[in-house]
Amino acid sequence: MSSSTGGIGATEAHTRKRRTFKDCQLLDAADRLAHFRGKFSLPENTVYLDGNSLGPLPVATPARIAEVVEQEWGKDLISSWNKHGWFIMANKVASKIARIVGARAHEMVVGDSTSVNLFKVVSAAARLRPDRHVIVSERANFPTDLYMLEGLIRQLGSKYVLRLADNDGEINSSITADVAVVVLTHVSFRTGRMLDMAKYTQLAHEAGALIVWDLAHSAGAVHVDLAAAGADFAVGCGYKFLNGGPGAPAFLYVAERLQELCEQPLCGWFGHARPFAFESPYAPAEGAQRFQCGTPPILSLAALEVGVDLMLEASQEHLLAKSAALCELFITLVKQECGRWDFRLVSPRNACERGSQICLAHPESYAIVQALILENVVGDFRAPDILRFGFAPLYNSYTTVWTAVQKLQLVMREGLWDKPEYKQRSAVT
Ligand SMILES: Cc1ncc(COP(=O)(O)O)c(C=O)c1O
Ligand SMILES: Nc1c(O)cccc1C(=O)C[C@H](N)C(=O)O
Repeated sequence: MSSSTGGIGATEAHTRKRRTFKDCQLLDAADRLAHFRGKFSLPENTVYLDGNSLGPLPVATPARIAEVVEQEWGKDLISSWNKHGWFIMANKVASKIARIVGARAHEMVVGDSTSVNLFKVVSAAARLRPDRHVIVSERANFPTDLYMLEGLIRQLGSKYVLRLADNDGEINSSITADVAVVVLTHVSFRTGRMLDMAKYTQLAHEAGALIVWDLAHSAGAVHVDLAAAGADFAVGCGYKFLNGGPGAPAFLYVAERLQELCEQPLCGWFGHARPFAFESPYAPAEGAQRFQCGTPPILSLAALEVGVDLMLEASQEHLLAKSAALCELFITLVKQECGRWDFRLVSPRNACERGSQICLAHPESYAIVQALILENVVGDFRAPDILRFGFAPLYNSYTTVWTAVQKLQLVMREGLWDKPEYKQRSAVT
C-alpha cells in the first residue's frame, strides 16, 4: 500500500513483527469497551464499518421508542408534553451532546437537520459582520454545506461571495480582512483528514471573521473541545457516531458570548421567548434556544437520547484511544495482508490528523466495496475512487478489523470484485 500523505516506511514495515489473529484476540481481551458491542443490534457475522454514515441500532432503542409510542403518545396523549417532559426533551439531549463536544448545556440546541442548522448559524454569523461580504469554505467540503451556503448567498444578495479553498494552505490565504464567516468541516467525509480546530479558529478571529465548524464526522469519534478552541458556532449529525437513528435530529452550538447578539432567519415559535403567549411580534428566546424553530420530533429525540447515553457511558479517553488503535491496526493489516494490490492511503498517516475513518483509493473501489458488502463487511464508496471505512470504537473490535482485512484480501485474491453488475453504480452508496 502506498500513501499520498506519507506511508509506513519500508524499513519500518520490515522490522515490525507480523500482526496475527491472536494479537487481535489479545487486544480484544484487554479492551475496556468490549462490553459495549453487545449493546448494539448488529446482524450476526457482519463487520460494520459504516457508522460514519449511519450508526447501528442500540439494543435499548426499540423498547424506548415503544414506550414513547404506546404509553406517552398512545395513552397520555397531549399531557405528555408536560407529564413526560416532551417540552424539555430537546434541551435534555442537547445538554448531553454538549458534554461530548466540550460545550456548555445552554450553548447547545438539538433539532432540525445539519443542513438547516448550518443555514441558521451562517446566516446569524453573517449578520454579525455586516460590513464584510465573503464566506470562506472548502471546495472539498460535503456538498450540502456548499449548497446551503450558495442558497444563503442568493438570499443575502449579490454583494456576497463564496470563496472556496482548494487545499489547507489556501484556507489560510483565503481568510482575509473582507471575510465575514469561515465554514469548515472538522473531519473530511471523503478523506478523514482532520483540521486543527484551535488553529483555524484563531486564524479566523485574527482576521476579524467568525467561524462555523461542521462536526458531522467528529462528534463521538474524535476529541472535540469547542470551548478550548474558542469556536463561535458548530453544527453536527445525530445519526452517525452518536447512533441516534436515520435522520436523527442534528445539533447546533452557539458560544455564549454571541448568543444575545444573534438573529437567526428561521424564527419559528419554538425559538420565541414565550411560545405559549401566542403573541406578536416575534421576540427571540434567550440564548441558544432562539435557534429552535418548530415543534421538536419527539420519537426521533427519544431514539437519539439512547445513542447519546451510550456514548456518555463510555470513558472518552478509552473511546479516543481505541478509535486511533483500530484505525492504526487497519492500516498495518492492509499493508501486511493486501500490500501486493495497489491501495493508496488517502487518510493522513498521522493519527492526530485524521478522524475515526480510513480511506483507501483504488481504481476499482466501487466494485471492491460491493464485493466486500457481499462478504458482510460494510464500508462505503465515495467518488471518484475511495473505499471508506469508519471505525466506531463502541461496537468495533480488533478481531473484526482482522476479519475485514482478510475479506479484503479474499475479494482481491479471488477477483470477486470483477463482476459486470458492479460496473453499474447504484444511487445511494
Ligand atoms: C460534513 C457533513 N455535513 C452534513 C451532512 C449531512 O447533513 P444532513 O443531515 O442535513 O443531511 C453530512 C453527511 O450526511 C456531512 O458529511
Ligand atoms: N447522510 C446520509 C444519508 O442521509 C443517506 C445516505 C448516506 C448519508 C451519508 O453518510 C452522507 C455522508 N455525510 C457522507 O459522509 O458521505
